[in-house]
Amino acid sequence: MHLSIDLENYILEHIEEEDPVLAQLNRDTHAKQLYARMCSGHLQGSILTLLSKLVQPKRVLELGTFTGYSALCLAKGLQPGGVLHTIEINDELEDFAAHYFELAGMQERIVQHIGDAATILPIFKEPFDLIFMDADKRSYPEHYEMVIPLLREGGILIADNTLWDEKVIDEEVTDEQTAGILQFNDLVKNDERVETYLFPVRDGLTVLRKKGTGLHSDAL
Ligand SMILES: C[S@@+](CC[C@H](N)C(=O)[O-])C[C@H]1O[C@@H](n2cnc3c(N)ncnc32)[C@H](O)[C@@H]1O
Repeated sequence: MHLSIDLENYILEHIEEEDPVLAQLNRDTHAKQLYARMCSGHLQGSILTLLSKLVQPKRVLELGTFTGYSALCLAKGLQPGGVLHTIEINDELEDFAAHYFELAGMQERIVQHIGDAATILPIFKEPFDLIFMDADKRSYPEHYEMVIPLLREGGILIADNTLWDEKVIDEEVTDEQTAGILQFNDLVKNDERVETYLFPVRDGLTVLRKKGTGLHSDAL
């Protein structure tokens, strides 16, 4: 969602400071990569870190590494011995992200997979506590159906860009990426397996919980 620069600066002044390695990664991404605005950045990255620290995951899965900013934010909440798997289709980004995982001392805890998420996902057999979906938008419905069985009961799935530059409410927009987001938003809303909220943060952040844990009651 569009925030004025003043409001964005006010928020930035009132949240945790950006980690120096993340700040360097953000700058380097903007200096050297095309489509640098895909990088989560500090405003959204802080939310990912906070959610991850609340979940305290042992296993995290990310679809769409790009330069590694969100992976590092999510990895901050890992339990000791925990691991984050991140999938990226563009092999030219592998070394760039790996360099920052090493600078952050996270190289042992972040496992990079290069390839199409739909091809790689079947290798995972153990459940994840936290999943972040941020790969290509037209594949969101397919990716969702593939990852939801991998999310443990009570686990959290976060999906980025679910307001898609406000195109979700523009009836004249008919491209495949918007169609993917619209289908995903309807899918999760009607999926009995999960409870969902769509936060108007940045480009829209869906946060959903898979029902069924004994810890919390799903019935009133
Ligand atoms: C929005 S960017 C990810 C940004 C990153 N998560 C962050 O917040 O800093 C999306 C990334 O997904 C990758 N991608 C697109 N389609 C993919 C697919 N089918 N499988 C794996 N990665 C994909 C793109 O190459 C791109 O780097």
